[in-house]
Amino acid sequence: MDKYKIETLGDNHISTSVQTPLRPDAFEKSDKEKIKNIQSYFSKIMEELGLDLTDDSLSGTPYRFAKMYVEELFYGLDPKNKPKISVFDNKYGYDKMLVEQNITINSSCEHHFLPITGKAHIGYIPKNKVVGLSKINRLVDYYAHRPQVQERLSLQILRDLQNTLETDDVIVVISAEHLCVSSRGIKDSNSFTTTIEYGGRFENERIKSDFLKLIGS
Ligand SMILES: Nc1nc2c(ncn2[C@@H]2O[C@H](COP(=O)(O)OP(=O)(O)OP(=O)(O)O)[C@@H](O)[C@H]2O)c(=O)[nH]1
Ligand SMILES: [Zn+2]
Repeated sequence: MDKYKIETLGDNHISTSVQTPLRPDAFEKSDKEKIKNIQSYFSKIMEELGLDLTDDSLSGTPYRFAKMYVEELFYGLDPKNKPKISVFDNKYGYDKMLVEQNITINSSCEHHFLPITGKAHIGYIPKNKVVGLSKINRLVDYYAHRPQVQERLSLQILRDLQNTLETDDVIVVISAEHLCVSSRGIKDSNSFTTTIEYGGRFENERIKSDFLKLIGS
């Protein structure tokens, strides 16, 4: 099958190794039901920590926590929340690099469920299609709002854009701080992590280095 013709619904268009591991019944329950259950489980965690849930500052926390998980931090797990990415014909015949820089990354590490915060820089060289600029930011936001590892986040964005734009000529750089490294464990607050994933013409050293110069790397 032509890889560019695959439906871009959910993760179905990207190879299994790059997909977020989900249970087959991941979306059988409604968001409301998930919030109700997580609220109850999180109350138990708080109680186990010895917290008094009758305190008026703590009593609403299990609900706030559950709502935050389902609706705010992890809405990118559910394909129904995937933004519609509008693409247009490349009428102008623009065939040089387009770079979208400093895209905010707010994600969560899947090993510790702590924040990953940073920036993504994305470049592509259009063939027949161009994309609405803000849609690149929206796509990054969607894939970031899942429990993630940075390598997989980079690849999910790359593969999606390659399919949407019908070209391999895409590059994704992410630099991010992982709170699991900076605020617990080794507690190294100076280090950050950079990933770089690309395909097509970005394999060419000169083109890749033009991109890296543009983003100031
Ligand atoms: N490759 C990769 N590793 C990550 C990412 N986020 C967190 N990690 C690492 O995942 C690893 C989990 O290692 P474990 O040894 O199982 O967990 P841990 O005992 O909490 O490890 P420490 O953080 O070293 O205390 C840690 O080294 C984390 O730094 C990521 O995006 N990519
Ligand atoms: Zn972590």
